[in-house]
Amino acid sequence: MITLIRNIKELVQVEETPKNMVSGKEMKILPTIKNAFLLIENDLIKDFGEMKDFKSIPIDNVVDASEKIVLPTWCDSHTHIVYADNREQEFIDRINGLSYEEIANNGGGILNSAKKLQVISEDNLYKQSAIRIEEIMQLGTGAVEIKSGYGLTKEAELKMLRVIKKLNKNYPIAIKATFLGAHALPIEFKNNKSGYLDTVIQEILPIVAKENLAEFIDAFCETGYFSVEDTERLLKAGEKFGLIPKIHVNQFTAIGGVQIGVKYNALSVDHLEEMRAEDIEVLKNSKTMPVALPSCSYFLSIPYTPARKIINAGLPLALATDYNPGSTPSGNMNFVVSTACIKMKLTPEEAINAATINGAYAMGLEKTHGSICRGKKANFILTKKIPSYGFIPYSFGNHQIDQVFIEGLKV
Ligand SMILES: N=CN[C@@H](CCC(=O)O)C(=O)O
Ligand SMILES: [Zn+2]
Repeated sequence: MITLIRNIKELVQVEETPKNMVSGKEMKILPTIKNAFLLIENDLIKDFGEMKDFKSIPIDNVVDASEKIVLPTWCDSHTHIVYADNREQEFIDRINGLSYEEIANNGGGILNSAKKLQVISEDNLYKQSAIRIEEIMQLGTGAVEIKSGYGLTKEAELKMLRVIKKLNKNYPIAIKATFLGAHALPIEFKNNKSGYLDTVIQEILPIVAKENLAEFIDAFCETGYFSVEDTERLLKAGEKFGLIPKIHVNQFTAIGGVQIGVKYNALSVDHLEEMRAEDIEVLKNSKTMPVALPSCSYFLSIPYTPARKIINAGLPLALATDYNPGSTPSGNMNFVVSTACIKMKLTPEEAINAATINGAYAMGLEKTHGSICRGKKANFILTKKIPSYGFIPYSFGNHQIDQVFIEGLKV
C-alpha cells in the first residue's frame, strides 16, 4: 500500500544519509524540509522531499498535512512499563514528607512492586502492560525499551520477560527487552547479596539467554542497592551470554557506575542526575550513550541531569521517560522533551534529536528508527495545526498530536 502525506508545513529530522547518533554541537542541528511530502510504501519510508518535486504515482491513501508538522515518532530507550498495579500511596507518603529512600527502607519502593508482581497472573500482567503500550503509542512513541526487575525471583522475572516478548509480538511498536534481575535485593536475601547475585547469574541469566528473552542487561548501580563490584560481576556474566549492558547509574550518588559501564561497552548509562567531572570525561571516546530521564527528576524532586555540561563536553545525549510505578508514573515523551527544554536548557532541536535518533541508538535501533530516512520504518507523528516544531516543547502539558503512524499505519 502506498500512502502520501502531502503539503506538510515542515518535515522534521530528515536524513539523506543515515547517521548513528548526534553529539555535542551537532545536536543543535535538526534537518527539516518546508512544504514537503512524505511517501510511504507498506511499513517503510519510500521517499520524501519538497512538494514541488513530487512526481505523481498511483497512491492508495492521501493525507493532507497543511499547517501541520511531521516528525519521527519518539524513541523511548528506558522504561519499566511491565508492572503490576500502582504505588499512589507512596506518592502521598512523599507529599507528607517521607523520602524515596525512607519509603524503600520501610519495604516500599521496588520491593513493593515485586510483591505485587510475584502474585499477579501472566495474563493480567499482560493486560495491564498492554494498556500502557497503547497509551504511549497514542502519545507518539514508536519504539520502546522495557526492563524486567520487578520480579526478583526466577519465576517472576521470567514472567515479566515473557510478557515483554508477547507485547512485542502483538503490537507494531518496536520493543527491546532488558534483563534487570539486579534491581533491588529481595527481603529473603537481606544479608546475603552475593547469594542473590548467584541466583541471578547462575539460575536466571542462562534461561533468559537460552530463551532469547532479553538483548540487554541492567543493574541498579547505586548506594544501598548494587555496588560497582556487584555490577561488574553481573556485566561480566552477561557478556558471556552476549547480553549488552544498559545500566542505571548516578541517580542518587556517583560511585563509579559510569566507569564500569564504559569498561564493559555499555550501550547506554542512564539517570546521571549526579555527575562528577570524571564521569563526563570517561564518556568521551566511548560508544556509550548518556541517557537523561527528566520526568523522574520532576516527579521525585531530585536534581536534573546536567545535560548542558554533557552536550557542551561534545557528548551525545538521549532522553527517555523511565515509565515505572515508583519514580515516574508517566510515559509521555512530549512532556520529557518539554521538561528537557525548560529545566535542562536544551534547545528544541537538541531535545528532539535526543528523543529520536539518539534514543534509537540507545536501544540499538538507529538503523531502522529515529529519523525520516528512505528505507527506515514509516513511524511518524502528524501534529495538529501548530506554528512550528518548537511549539511542541513550548506548549508543555498540552496535546499537540493529531495522528500517529507506526509501520505505515495510523494507530
Ligand atoms: N532507579 C531504579 N529504578 C527505577 C525506579 C524503580 C521504582 O521506584 O520502582 C528508576 O529508574 O527510577
Ligand atoms: Zn529506570
